[in-house]
Amino acid sequence: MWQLRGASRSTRKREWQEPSLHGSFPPPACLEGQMPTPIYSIDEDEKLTPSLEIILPRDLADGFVNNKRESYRFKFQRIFDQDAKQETIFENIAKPVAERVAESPPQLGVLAGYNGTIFAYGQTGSGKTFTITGGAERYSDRGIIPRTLSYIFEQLQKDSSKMYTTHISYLEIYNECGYDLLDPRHEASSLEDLPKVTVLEDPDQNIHLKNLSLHQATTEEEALNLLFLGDTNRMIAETPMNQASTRSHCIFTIHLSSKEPGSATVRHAKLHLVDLAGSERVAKTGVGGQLLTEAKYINLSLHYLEQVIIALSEKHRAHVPYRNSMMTSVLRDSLGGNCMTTMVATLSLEKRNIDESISTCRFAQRVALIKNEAVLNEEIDPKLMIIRLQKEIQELKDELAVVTGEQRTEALTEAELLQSVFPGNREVPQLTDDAQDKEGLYKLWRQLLPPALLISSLKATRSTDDFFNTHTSVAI
Ligand SMILES: Nc1ncnc2c1ncn2[C@@H]1O[C@H](COP(=O)(O)OP(=O)(O)OP(=O)(O)O)[C@@H](O)[C@H]1O
Repeated sequence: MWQLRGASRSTRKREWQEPSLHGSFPPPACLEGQMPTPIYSIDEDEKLTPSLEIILPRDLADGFVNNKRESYRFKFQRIFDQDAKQETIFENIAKPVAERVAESPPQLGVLAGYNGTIFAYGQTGSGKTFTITGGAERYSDRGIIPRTLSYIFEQLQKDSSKMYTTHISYLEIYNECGYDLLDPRHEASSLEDLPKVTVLEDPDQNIHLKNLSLHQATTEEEALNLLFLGDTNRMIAETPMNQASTRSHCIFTIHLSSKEPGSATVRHAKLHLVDLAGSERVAKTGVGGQLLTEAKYINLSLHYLEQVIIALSEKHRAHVPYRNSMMTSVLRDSLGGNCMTTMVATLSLEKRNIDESISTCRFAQRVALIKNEAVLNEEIDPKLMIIRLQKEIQELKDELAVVTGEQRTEALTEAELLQSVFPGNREVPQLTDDAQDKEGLYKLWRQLLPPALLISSLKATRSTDDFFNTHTSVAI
């Protein structure tokens, strides 16, 4: 299959490695009937940002007066032709996102505590699943997910200076409903009977996914087994464009936590590896029934994704419509947030797919305009903070007992606790009436404490706090 994979990346505060060009481009495919054949060429002179030129000769059948554009040029960070090896794709696309240490210029990878996302976008049958998951026939065909898992576990083994924990989640969004691909009930139950994954948003606009399970993986093998389990549960169907077309968006997430022994600071990073469902011109493929319903949902959610990308790429746009679809809600951080995001655009070079290929390239150009800001995700280990706060409470109780001569038995007030968290001259705010309820207290403390401290403080004082009980789902 003629195929091209282009990669564009959105960044801020980062300099990118000089992009390189991989492989040479094939000569134009043979003429089909009388229709003009598009010519794809890569500009090799533009070393810094290789560009792809698509020349679409005018079709005489459209008449002599024809103002249709003949040439399209798109710039990408990297361009790979259909002969590019999966190994090359991994080295150039996924490894920089996973990497711990960066050479020059610095790379801020998932292993170093930064969030990352790689998503494949393109029309149906253009090679997204092949790129993200890989082909089933040969070992060398394995794609970004298995190679990234292998690389991450290899790096973890090499680094004895930290303690690492790895968890996996695998989400499927099918017809705008979320499903846990690692739910063991998948095999025995029909899709309608499975619990749906729902999106929750906390006051800080962090997204949490209810009913999505997290599975610890201590070895590469365990992680791969989870990938295979999830893949067997994916919605796949034969369509006119692809014998095994993925009918859903799938997000495979590697959650990585690291901590130095004895330190209370924990780093959390997430790597989303996303295989989007492919856009499909239903008028062209002529699908009906279930396939048509699926195609409508797929096209609609890709339309919402486009709306988000357009809003993000326009400066001074106040509102970004993330909430329009589940996929954009879940990928909120990856699109214009705290994340290093790489998009892989997959194209089919067949003549009949030229319009879709041009629109995929246009979409990729817009994505490249988005500025993300990846920050180090560090927080204080809540368990250690609870222990520290409990110790402080006890010390304060003992001090009070010395001053008053009485052994204090009742719990400390919130104000006293705040004082224990902010010792010294820092002014302790008075708790107002609205702060007496949990939400008020939460807001007040939110202004004062970093998030991790806040969680541990609240948990330390209010063991049955409803707020946190309802937010124990997966933070995505
Ligand atoms: N680079 C490649 N080398 C060899 N075969 C490929 C390559 N890319 C795709 N294919 C093959 O082309 C077919 C379609 O690819 P794939 O299923 O990855 O497309 P897709 O974009 O994920 O489609 P859909 O959106 O319908 O799920 C598959 O049989 C796949 O193995």
